[in-house]
Amino acid sequence: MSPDLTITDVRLTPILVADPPLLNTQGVHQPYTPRLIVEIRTADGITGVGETYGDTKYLELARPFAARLTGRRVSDLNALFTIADEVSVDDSRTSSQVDVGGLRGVQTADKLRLSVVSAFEVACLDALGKALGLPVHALLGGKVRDAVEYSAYLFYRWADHPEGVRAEKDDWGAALDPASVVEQARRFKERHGFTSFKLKGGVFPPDEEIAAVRALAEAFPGHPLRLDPNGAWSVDTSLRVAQEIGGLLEYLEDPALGTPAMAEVAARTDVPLATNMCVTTFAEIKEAFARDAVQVVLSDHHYWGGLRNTRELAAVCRTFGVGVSMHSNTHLGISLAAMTHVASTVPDLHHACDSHYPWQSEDVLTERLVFRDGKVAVSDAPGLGVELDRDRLDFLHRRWQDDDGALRERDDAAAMRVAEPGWVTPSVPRW
Ligand SMILES: O=C([O-])C(=O)C[C@H](O)[C@@H](O)C(=O)[O-]
Ligand SMILES: [Mg+2]
Repeated sequence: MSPDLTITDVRLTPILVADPPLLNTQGVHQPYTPRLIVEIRTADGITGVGETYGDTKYLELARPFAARLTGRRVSDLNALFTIADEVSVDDSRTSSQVDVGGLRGVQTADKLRLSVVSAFEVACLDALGKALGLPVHALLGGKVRDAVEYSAYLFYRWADHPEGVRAEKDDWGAALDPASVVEQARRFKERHGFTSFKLKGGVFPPDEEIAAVRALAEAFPGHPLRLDPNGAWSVDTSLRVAQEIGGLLEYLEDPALGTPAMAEVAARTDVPLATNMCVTTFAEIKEAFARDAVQVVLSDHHYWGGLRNTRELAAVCRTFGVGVSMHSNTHLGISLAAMTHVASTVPDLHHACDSHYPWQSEDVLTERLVFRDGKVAVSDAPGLGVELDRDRLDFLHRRWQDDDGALRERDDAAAMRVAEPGWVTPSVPRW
């Protein structure tokens, strides 16, 4: 008998998960960050899971979206986009606001909708795979590799969140200079076997970050390195950095903000430029590719509206001879599993993908995913191959319920003001 794929129930659970004091150009990560866990149940009692951003602006779209799903089938993946178009986005959510959590340029209704769709698409694929006895990668056409390589995502960071702030502790210690960045990289390599390193920059004046990259190159000769200041530099500064350390870098990520500035930098350096800021939607591709502004697009299934759109992006990149890899910000194991499935199906993935996962001490899964030799094995179990730990989910949801609202919206600048009351989000270019 064929399975009944009808959606009978959708459950949305906003949670707050521990996040260390990682620094970026906007400020510092909050001690807890919001995520949304989506569960989709079919008439046969199969449940699929997905995960996305959990700030209110996403929740207020996810709720009406979820209400429209009951009665449809988990195989109706294309319909998710038409359903999303029916969900209205309040103007106050988009008017000239910059997306803080994702650092992906100006917020638009479409970007918000696609981030919500992504979690539902992944949950549908998980349920569909379970119903058919197939792994998600098989639903995407099949894996072309058995393991997906990730890079160590190095951050300047404090040892702890500011005194008096409720937070979970970790044992990483501070990393605020080249020697401690190298030490952090060493521990990433020891713990997870990573051999590519990405340093989140835009935190200190460029010369300090140049020194950190030089120290990494000396400590890990031949290992691919990247530096990502999230658009904090002017064109001239970007070119100076490219000239000084370009030879040490696999690519320079978003040195300057926006396609015109990236195109100017790209025209005057041979160092490949990667982005997760100026090409984050299909609409942004044409100008960036026509101007040869980027050589690698860092996809992110949360941005692009799911795993199938990520593959479509990869096809466009392939057509134009642009490389593709994967961006990440704070996420849990459901999303790592989803990233791994889709990455396993993209033939021309030539760079290790980014993942914040090693920074996340908490998860909603019964078993954490593990990196071996810097890689995550591609699961062949039906669906995503992960299992939700309901007690953990309830615990993290209670933390969200108990919050007075202060942490329910990710705001790195506000988190920084706790330590530095005068802090304002730096204007761009910062250097
Ligand atoms: O590659 C990137 O630009 C990011 O990962 C953006 C993230 O938001 C990251 O900077 C962070 O979480 O601080
Ligand atoms: Mg980036």
